[in-house]
Amino acid sequence: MFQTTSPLVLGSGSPRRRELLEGLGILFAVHPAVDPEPEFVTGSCPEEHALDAARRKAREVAVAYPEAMVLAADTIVVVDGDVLGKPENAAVALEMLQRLAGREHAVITGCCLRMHAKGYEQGFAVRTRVWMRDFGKDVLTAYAATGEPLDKAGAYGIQDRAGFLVERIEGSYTNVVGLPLAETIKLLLEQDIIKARCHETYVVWR
Ligand SMILES: Cc1cn([C@H]2C[C@H](O)[C@@H](COP(=O)(O)OP(=O)(O)OP(=O)(O)O)O2)c(=O)[nH]c1=O
Repeated sequence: MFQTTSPLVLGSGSPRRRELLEGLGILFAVHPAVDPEPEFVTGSCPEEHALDAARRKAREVAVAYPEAMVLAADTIVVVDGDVLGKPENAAVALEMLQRLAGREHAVITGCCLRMHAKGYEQGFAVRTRVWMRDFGKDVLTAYAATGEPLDKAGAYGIQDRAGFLVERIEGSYTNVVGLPLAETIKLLLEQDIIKARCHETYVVWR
């Protein structure tokens, strides 16, 4: 339903971000940033932190594609002023999940769109409130053992098996998955990187 009208690079290795954009028919190259993400400084603003991390990714990748628009993002889970990143193993995943169970936390995604040659850069951060049910240690241990938490901030993926853990959310669902689509698509349209396309061409493989 969209068509890419100007070169776009997704500066992210996240399969979720790729799938969210691909699902809308948007074409882009993928070039993940490799520089280490900044450490969260306790007491600092989580939105600023996520935005800063997204900016760094976008700036790193934009140098390699100076004429293209680069989109990068960073998703963090915030509870009691602490930021939960990706767990190193199942034991750490279980600890994170136990911390989130039975209460509210926030998922914040910072996004940055940058074109090096034009010196263009625009960023924003989106917050979603998430309430997780407490299913107890056995259930959380079983989920941690699936391996799914390992590449996800806060040790869960709302879009996969962990969907049942989430009682409700307030705010953007795609923001939790890793890319707030309403805000991202608005910016891509404004910058003439994509445009709406009424007539889809369907290819049927037999
Ligand atoms: C909370 C949550 C996070 N996540 C994922 C989204 C992100 O991929 C990941 C957070 O890590 P990020 O550092 O934001 O992204 P990434 O390392 O996967 O990719 P890159 O740095 O190359 O852009 O957690 C989910 O898939 N589902 C969820 O419900």
